[in-house]
Amino acid sequence: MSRPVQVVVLGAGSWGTTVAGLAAHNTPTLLWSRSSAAAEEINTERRNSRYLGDRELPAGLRATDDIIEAARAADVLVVGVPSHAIRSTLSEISNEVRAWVPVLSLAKGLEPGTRQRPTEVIAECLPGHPVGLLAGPNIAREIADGMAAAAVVATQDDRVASALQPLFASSVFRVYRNTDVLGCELGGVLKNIVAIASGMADGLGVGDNTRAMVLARGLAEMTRLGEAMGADPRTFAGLTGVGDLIATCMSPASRNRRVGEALARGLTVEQAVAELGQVAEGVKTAPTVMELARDFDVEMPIAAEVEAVVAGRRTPADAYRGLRKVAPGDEHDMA
Ligand SMILES: NC(=O)c1ccc[n+]([C@@H]2O[C@H](COP(=O)([O-])OP(=O)(O)OC[C@H]3O[C@@H](n4cnc5c(N)ncnc54)[C@H](O)[C@@H]3O)[C@@H](O)[C@H]2O)c1
Ligand SMILES: O=P(O)(O)OC[C@H](O)CO
Repeated sequence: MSRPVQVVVLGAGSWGTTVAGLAAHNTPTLLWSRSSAAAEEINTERRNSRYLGDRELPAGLRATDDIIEAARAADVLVVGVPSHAIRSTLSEISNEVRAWVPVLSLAKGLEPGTRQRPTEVIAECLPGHPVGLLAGPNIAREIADGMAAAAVVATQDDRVASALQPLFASSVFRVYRNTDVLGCELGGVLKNIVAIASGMADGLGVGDNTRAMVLARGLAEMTRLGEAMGADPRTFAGLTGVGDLIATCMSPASRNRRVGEALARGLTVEQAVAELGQVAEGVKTAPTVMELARDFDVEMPIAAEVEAVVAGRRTPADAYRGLRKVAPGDEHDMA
């Protein structure tokens, strides 16, 4: 009889812990935390109080602070650290992960400097492994509370995604497949920047029509850049595109939206991030996205205003005044 698949999740933040909890209902799961206190708390009290409060974690979930032990155990490796930490984390274990072990990214940002997507960084650090991602409208705390949601496993080889789907799925967590890795990954990355704009809008007290404009035109920007980079535009109409955009722009729990709101209250970006105490990928990713927009010659007026606010060159109120000056053209082609 074959033994069950061992899932290993690297990164015991809000989402890494939640995904490890999903997997632990289906198969043995080990969660790596860089904090030995957090690993101890998960093993003894079944909680990760810093990130998930009092929520009880499944009994089958085990945690470790030993990344080498975790890497060696993996039949499936899930990378749940923020984008800027993927390379340094994987460099510690590049010789420890067995050949052919599939690697799934949870991250929704771009690596500063290289502009690489998380799956590209993973492919460089762990060459030869099948690489994909899990993404969608997935606010960690709602999923940890058992509220229904859906996500997408994206891998170039559909057979790999088919094998991974059941490891994370439950009666309230639907897992779809998609072979458009680029489109799914860019959806998760780009929606964070629109969510900062949406949070700024809320903080400035704009109406629902303005919010809808930001979402709809933000989606147009995401799709335009994605298509220019080679993604399937249909992907942006799905869970990892408009689905994740709606969840992140509307949810009071979204960290990117909350950063936007804090900026509209007059906080600096450093103060807004410190107040959050968790990662908001859109802050670091906004300048990189604008570099890509320039390289691919794509107009992204909303992302441009967010980047200017995050860099401290513009106030949120000025950014919204700036957006009002954008000359509207053909809805399908233009800003
Ligand atoms: N929280 C969500 O709802 C959610 C949902 C989907 C995707 N994501 C994405 O998942 C990724 C992780 O987000 P999160 O919400 O778990 O973040 P978090 O801020 O809750 O936790 C981050 C985790 O990464 C660890 N970490 C931070 N810097 C590190 C470093 N330099 N080296 C090693 N470990 C480091 C922290 O200790 C912590 O365990 C992000 O890219 C985020 O966009 C989050
Ligand atoms: O809290 P945020 O803004 O990082 O968003 C979390 C997830 O990406 C929502 O799908």
